[in-house]
Amino acid sequence: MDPAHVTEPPPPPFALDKFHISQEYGFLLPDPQTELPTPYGPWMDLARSLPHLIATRQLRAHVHQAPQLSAAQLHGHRDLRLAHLVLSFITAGYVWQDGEEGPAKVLPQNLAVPYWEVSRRLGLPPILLHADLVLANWRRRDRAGPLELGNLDPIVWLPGGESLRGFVLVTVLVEKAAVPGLQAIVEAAPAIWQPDRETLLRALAQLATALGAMTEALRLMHDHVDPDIFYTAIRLFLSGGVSELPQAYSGGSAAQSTVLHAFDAFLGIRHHEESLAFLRQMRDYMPPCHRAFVEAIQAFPPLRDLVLSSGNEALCCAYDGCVTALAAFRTHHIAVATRYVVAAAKTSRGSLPRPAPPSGLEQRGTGGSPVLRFLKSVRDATREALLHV
Ligand code: HEM
Repeated sequence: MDPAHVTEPPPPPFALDKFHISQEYGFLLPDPQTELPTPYGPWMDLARSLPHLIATRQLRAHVHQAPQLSAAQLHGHRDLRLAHLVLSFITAGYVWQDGEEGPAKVLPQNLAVPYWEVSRRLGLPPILLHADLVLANWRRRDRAGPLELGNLDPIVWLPGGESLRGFVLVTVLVEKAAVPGLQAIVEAAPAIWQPDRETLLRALAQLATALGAMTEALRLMHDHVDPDIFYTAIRLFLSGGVSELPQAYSGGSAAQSTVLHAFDAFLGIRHHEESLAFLRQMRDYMPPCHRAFVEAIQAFPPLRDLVLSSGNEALCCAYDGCVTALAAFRTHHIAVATRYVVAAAKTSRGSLPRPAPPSGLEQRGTGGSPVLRFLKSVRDATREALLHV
C-alpha cells in the first residue's frame, strides 16, 4: 500500500451527522417524540386505540368522524416523523380493518390530504415504512434505563399484542447493533483514500463484530414473536399493495433498512440482476438523507479491489470476515423468514377460528418459494464476494 500509487482525490468530509444519522442510534430516530402538537389530538386518539378499533371493526367509522386537519402546524423533522408514523398506522388499519377480503380502495379526504402533505415534506412515500414501524416507533419505559426489550415499548401499536411488540422492538435492537458497523465505515473512509492498512484492519474487525451482534439480536425474534400471530394478525397490515414479487410486502419491510444497503455498498457486494431491481426500489422507501449515505459509500474507491490488490493477507482475512458475517446474518434471516412466512403459511391453513391469513399476498410471492429464492440469491451474491486468499 504505497501512498505514491494513490490517484484518487482526497476524501470528502464523511460523518454520520451529515446524513442525519445518530452516533448513538444509527438510523433509529433518537428517543422519538411520542406526542404531536395539541391540534393533532384527534390523530393521536385514533392511533392509541388502533388495536381495539380494528378488532371491533370500528376504525373506518371513527376516521370518517375525525376533523380535517391541515399539516401546517407540524414543525420540524420530529413532528413530521411522528405524524407519518401515526397516519401510516391509521391508514394501514383503515385499509385492512376487514381482513384481506375487503380492503378499502379509497382513503377519505381527511386522512389522504394531510398524509400526502406530511409525506411530501419528508420526501417519503405515503405508505407504512420501516422508517415508521421501527425507526420512529420506540420509547423507553424508564427514560434513564437501557435500550433493552424489558425497557421498551412501541409508541403506536397494531393488532398482534406481545408479538407486535417483539417484532418492532427486536428490529429496533438489530438497528442498534449495527451502529458500530456504521461508525466503522466512517473510520474506514479516509483510510481507503490514503490508503491506511492499520485503520482499515481495525474498521473491518469492528464491522464484523457488529454483524455478529446483529445476528444475535435477530435471534431474539424466536422468543418474542409467535409465528402464527405474525402470519395471521400482523403481516397483512404491513403489506404495501398489490404487485408482483416481492413488492406486495414492501409496505413495512426491513428490506427498507438502510443498514444492509450501506454494508453491501461498502463491501462491494454485487447482487444478481433479479434481486437488484427490488433492492434498488427499496431505497425509495428510505428517508432521503439515509439514501444519500448509501450513495456516498458507493462513490468510495472500491474497497474489495483495494484489499485484493494490496496482497496483504491480514487485510484479505479481515475483509472475508465481514463478508462471512454478512452472509451468516442473511442465512439466519432466511431461517426467520421461513419460520414466520413460509412455514406459518402452511400451518395456518385450515386451523380455525382466527382471522383470515393473507393468502393473496402468499400467492403474490411473499409466502412461498419465490421469497426464499430472492433471499437466497441475495445471500449467495454476498458469499460470491469472498476473496478466499
Ligand atoms: C419476523 C421477522 C421477519 C420476517 C418474517 C422477514 C421477512 C422478510 C421477507 C419476506 C423479505 C423479502 C422481501 C420482502 O418481501 O419485503 C425480507 C427482506 C429483508 N429483510 Fe426481513 N424479515 C424479518 C425481520 C427482519 C429484520 C429484523 C431485519 C433486519 C433489520 C430484516 C432485514 C431484511 C433485509 C435487509 C431484507 C432484504 C434482503 C437482504 O438484503 O437480505 N428482516 N424479510
